[in-house]
Amino acid sequence: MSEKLKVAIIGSTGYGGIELIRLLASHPLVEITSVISSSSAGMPIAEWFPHLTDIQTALLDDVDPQAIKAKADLVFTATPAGVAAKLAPQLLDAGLKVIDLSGDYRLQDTALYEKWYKKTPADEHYLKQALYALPEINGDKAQGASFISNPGCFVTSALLGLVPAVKAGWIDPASIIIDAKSGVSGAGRGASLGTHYSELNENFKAYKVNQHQHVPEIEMVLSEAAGHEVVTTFTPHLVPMTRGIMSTMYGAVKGEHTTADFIELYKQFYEGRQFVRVRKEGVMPMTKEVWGSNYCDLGFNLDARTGRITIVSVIDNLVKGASGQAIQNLNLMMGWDEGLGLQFVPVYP
Ligand SMILES: NC(=O)C1=CN([C@@H]2O[C@H](COP(=O)(O)OP(=O)(O)OC[C@H]3O[C@@H](n4cnc5c(N)ncnc54)[C@H](OP(=O)(O)O)[C@@H]3O)[C@@H](O)[C@H]2O)C=CC1
Ligand SMILES: CC(=O)N[C@@H](CCC(=O)OP(=O)(O)O)C(=O)O
Repeated sequence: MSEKLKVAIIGSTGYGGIELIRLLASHPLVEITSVISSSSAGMPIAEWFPHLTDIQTALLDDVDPQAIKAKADLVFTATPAGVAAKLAPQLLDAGLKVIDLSGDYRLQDTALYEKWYKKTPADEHYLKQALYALPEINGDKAQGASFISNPGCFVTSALLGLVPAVKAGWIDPASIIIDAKSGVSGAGRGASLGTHYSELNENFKAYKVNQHQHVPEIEMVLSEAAGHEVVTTFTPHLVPMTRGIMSTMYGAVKGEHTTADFIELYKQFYEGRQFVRVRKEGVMPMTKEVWGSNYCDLGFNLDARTGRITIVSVIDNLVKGASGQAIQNLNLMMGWDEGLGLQFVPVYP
């Protein structure tokens, strides 16, 4: 059997990082050779996460690009916004391949990044090297890439639900409204006032209305699909659940189509792809139906009275929205089957 690909994870003590460890533990062609922490180097990771006892036994390493290169060929950066902007150039210069889970390399326009993320953008020289890869939309470009920027979680759920209809010209892009809800693990592991139990439990709130950092990323891909500039309304909400995103999307239909036509259009668009499932007419997907898995499930209903289509898209934010999709991108990058290490059934109920 060929030697396994050696990978390292920076940000391994965060939610995206521990999810990478969970998923890669059963990947047949990958071995995690370094788990890295900027704050707890020297400690065994199971000290913080006993569920990883006997699964990831390595001690946490420091963030040192040369030392990482000595142990690994590829590194995942599962770090807060702004960190990879500074760190990825050092990792690339050390000869490592990089898959970044943050938003730092998704927008090629540095002014746009500064405006929406309110952080210093990455150096344009390195930004140009990054391939933004949403596997079902442009994953064909990933093979052989050495630097991949993984899409945002809300973005993934919204775009997989919208791109086929926008590309086909079946909905008016200017009419699109994206109403999205996320479980709290989307906010990462760090404690904050807005995400602690008594603030969140039995509560439901909209946040960053018209100011969310995923707006320009959604618009970037929708504009490409439409062939002209698209602006859109996106409202994220926080739901008192741990995992899951549901994006409910509305658009004015162009031309004579039925719900069945939309279902057929999407089935054809995603034919041969393993991780997008289209529900039959009359059935809408629920977040539990993708929980813990790399699936994105879609449902459709066209209201003949209003001429609007309702599209419901669900993902697990930590899997298809982050770490699972990063592994899917790794598979495509390496020229492997995109489903390697990701073929498990959602946890239900
Ligand atoms: N949670 C989600 O559903 C999704 C997250 N993302 C993105 O993925 C990235 C990681 O998210 P998530 O895991 O949730 O975040 P967390 O806050 O849970 O974890 C981030 C980790 O980054 C490490 N870190 C912090 N600062 C530095 C630094 N200067 N250098 C190196 N490491 C650092 C920390 O670990 P330590 O102190 O041990 O170094 C921390 O555990 C973020 O950019 C996020 O936006 C994208 C899609 C979905
Ligand atoms: C619930 C929650 O707070 N979710 C996060 C998800 C963002 C994210 O992880 O994406 P980036 O990589 O683009 O920062 C948020 O809304 O900011």
